[in-house]
Amino acid sequence: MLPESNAAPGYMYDECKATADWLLSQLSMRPLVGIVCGSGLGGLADSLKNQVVFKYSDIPNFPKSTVHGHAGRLVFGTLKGTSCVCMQGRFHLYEGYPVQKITLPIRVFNLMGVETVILTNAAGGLNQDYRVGDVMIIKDHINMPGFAGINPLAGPNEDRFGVRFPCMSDAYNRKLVRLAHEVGAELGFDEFLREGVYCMLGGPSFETIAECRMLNKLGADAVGMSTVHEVIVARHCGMRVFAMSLISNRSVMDYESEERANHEEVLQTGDDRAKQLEVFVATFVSRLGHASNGTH
Ligand SMILES: O=P(O)(O)O[C@H]1O[C@H](CO)[C@@H](O)[C@H]1O
Ligand SMILES: Nc1nc2[nH]cnc2c(=O)[nH]1
Repeated sequence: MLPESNAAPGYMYDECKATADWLLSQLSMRPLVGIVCGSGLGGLADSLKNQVVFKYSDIPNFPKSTVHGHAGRLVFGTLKGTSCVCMQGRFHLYEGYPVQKITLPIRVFNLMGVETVILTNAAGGLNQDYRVGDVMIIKDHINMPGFAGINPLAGPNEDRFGVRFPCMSDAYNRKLVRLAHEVGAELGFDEFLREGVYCMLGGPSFETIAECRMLNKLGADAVGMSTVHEVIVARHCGMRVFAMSLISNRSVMDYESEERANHEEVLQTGDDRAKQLEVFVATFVSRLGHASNGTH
C-alpha cells in the first residue's frame, strides 16, 4: 500500500461520494444506465424524456468540458422507461486533466446506482474495409497510454470500488455485444455495423501515416483519444460495459492520399448518423433488462 500522501486528490472515494450524494439529493430517480456521448454525438442526450440537467460547472468536483462538440452537461431522464444519466461531453487526457480526474464521472455513476455503462466515441477507421459513417461495436481495446504507466487505477487502490488488479479480458460484455448485433439487424443497420478493436492514444494531434500503419498491424481497427480509461474504471467497480465507435474519418495510410484528419469532419459525421444512433441506443437500452426501473 502506498502512503496516504500519494492519494490522488479530487477523485478518491469521498469526493466521488460527495458528488453522487449532491446529485441524488436533487433527483427523484436513480439512474440504472450511464451513457457517455462522444464527439458530435451529444444529441443522444436530447432523446431522454423528463430531463433534469446539470451543467458540469455547477457540479461539485466535476472537471469542465473544453472541447468543441462536448456541451458539458449531465442529463438525467428516461429512455423508453429506463432511468438513465447521460454525459453530454466527456473529458480527455489532452485537455490537461490527470487520467484519474477524467474518469471521476464513471465512479459517480457507480455510486448513484448505475449498473450498465454505454460509451460512444468518434474514431478514425484504421481497418481498410471500414467506411466513414460505419459504427464499430468495440470488442476489445489497446490501452496505448497504459503501456507508459498512464492508467486511471495507478496510485493507491480504492478497495471500496474494486480490486487492485482487475481483469480486462472480459472488459466488453459479450452478451451486450450480441444484443447490439440483434438490435442492429432488427433496425436494418447491418450494412454499417462492424465489430472491432479500439486503440486509445493521448492526442490531441492526429496520427502520422506511419503510426496508422503500425496500429493497424498491431490489430487495431479504429483509433481515438478516449473511452479506454472510462472502461477500465467502470470494470474496476463492477459495472457492465458496452462501447461503440462511429467511424468519423478514414485513417490516412498512404503517402499519396490527399485526406487530412480534422475535427470538423468528425463532428459532421456524428451529425449525419445522429438520428440512427439515437434509435439504436434507445432500443438497446430498452432491451437491457434491469431488475428495477430506477424509481424510488
Ligand atoms: O473520443 P471522442 O470523445 O468521441 O472524441 C474524438 O474526437 C476528437 C477528435 O476529433 C478526439 O477527442 C477523439 O477522442
Ligand atoms: N486519434 C484519433 N482520434 C480520432 N477521433 C476521431 N477521428 C480520430 C482519428 O482519426 N484519430
